[in-house]
Amino acid sequence: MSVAHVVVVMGVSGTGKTTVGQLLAEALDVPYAEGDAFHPPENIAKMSAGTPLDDDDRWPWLDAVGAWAAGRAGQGGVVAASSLKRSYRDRLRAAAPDVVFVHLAGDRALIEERMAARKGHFMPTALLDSQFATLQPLEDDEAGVAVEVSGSPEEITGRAVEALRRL
Ligand SMILES: Nc1ncnc2c1ncn2[C@@H]1O[C@H](COP(=O)(O)OP(=O)(O)O)[C@@H](O)[C@H]1O
Ligand SMILES: O=C(O)[C@H](O)[C@@H](O)[C@H](O)[C@H](O)COP(=O)(O)O
Repeated sequence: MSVAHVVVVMGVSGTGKTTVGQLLAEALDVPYAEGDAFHPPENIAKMSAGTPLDDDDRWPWLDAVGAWAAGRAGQGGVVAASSLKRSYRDRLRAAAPDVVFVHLAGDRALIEERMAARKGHFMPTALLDSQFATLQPLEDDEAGVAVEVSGSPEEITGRAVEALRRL
């Protein structure tokens, strides 16, 4: 992969997308965008109230993420966006064909522990079951890599950089 590609850091809530996404953007020297900032306020209200989003809630959000990625085409960027289903990633690729995905994947107990320790975030830990139930990992024909989330953010970022280099 060249740094001109846009990297979408995907995975369930609490898996480290924001933390690793920011470090990855620094390592690649490209801009970072926070996917949560693209949610319409109704989506944030819904998740805050403990109700999972459905597909119709997610399309406008994915279109906003896709528009950002399309705007960075040829220049590179990193955006953190859960992109849980294949159809969501297809939607992003339709907007920005050269995106590559980094799936931050890990043990549910570890992710729940990190999510529970996180302060000042709207997403309730109770939604983690639905996040895992919705998750469809990358398929063989999708440009991207899976990276394991044990260890420090710096270690995970290093793994992601290495895996992307081999793409
Ligand atoms: N490798 C890590 N080791 C320990 N804590 C982490 C690690 N990565 C993320 N965290 C913490 O776990 C919580 C969830 O991480 P975050 O980046 O917000 O995940 P996401 O964006 O996927 O929801 C945050 O409080 C973050 O500081
Ligand atoms: O599609 C979704 O259900 C949301 O995008 C969700 O996956 C995301 O995780 C939340 O926006 C919480 O944000 P964090 O992932 O940063 O916890």
